[in-house]
Amino acid sequence: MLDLVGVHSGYGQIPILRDITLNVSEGEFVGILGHNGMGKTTLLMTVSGALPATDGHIALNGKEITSLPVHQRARMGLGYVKQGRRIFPRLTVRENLQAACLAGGQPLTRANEMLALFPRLVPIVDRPGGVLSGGEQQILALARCLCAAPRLVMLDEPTEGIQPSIREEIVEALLMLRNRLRLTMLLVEQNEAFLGALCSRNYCLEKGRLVA
Ligand SMILES: Nc1ncnc2c1ncn2[C@@H]1O[C@H](COP(=O)(O)OP(=O)(O)OP(=O)(O)O)[C@@H](O)[C@H]1O
Repeated sequence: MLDLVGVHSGYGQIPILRDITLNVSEGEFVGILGHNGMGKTTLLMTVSGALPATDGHIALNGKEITSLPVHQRARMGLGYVKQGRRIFPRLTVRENLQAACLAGGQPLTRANEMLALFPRLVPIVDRPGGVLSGGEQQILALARCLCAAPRLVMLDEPTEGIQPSIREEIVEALLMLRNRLRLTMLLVEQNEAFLGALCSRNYCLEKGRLVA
């Protein structure tokens, strides 16, 4: 479903990713494990189109997307939950979801479908995003991404700053999505146990290179 071949990228003259080749098959959950600063976010930004690949090829469902802008990749089914969740702090949970439906060209009723999928959000649906706990924000960020009906979701460090009990809830939510929606996921994390609970395969990223 997602194929990277010999991808390089970086920031201006600073090379970060070197010769990244990886693939994620449809329905598969694949992890990228790496410590701080190894290039995990850079990798997801490059796949999303926020950062250009300086060499190599990226294909989604067999179609070359290497030069496509972010919004076209998103329209082709690529979802991206950024590190730090980035939810709108002044909008309520419902408004956050509705804004994502509009941005993704989906009917507003899809927000209700997301609430049915994530019951934890129901009692807090009228609360501003900015007052939610880290775990609630992460679940909202995931639900918000799904409003655009992606087929492949990239998650950047979903357990960052989240207590273990909520971490387990996020694992359950992701397993539920795999079973119910047959979603495909590319997860980047520092938490090996979290990836172990979810992913059929893990790659390890070290100093911008995949080492396993
Ligand atoms: N805008 C930028 N300009 C220049 N260098 C950057 C920029 N953003 C990140 N870097 C550098 O790129 C390297 C990889 O950063 P990246 O954020 O991809 O790592 P990461 O594995 O996601 O780390 P973390 O787990 O801390 O989020 C780091 O050395 C970082 O300092």
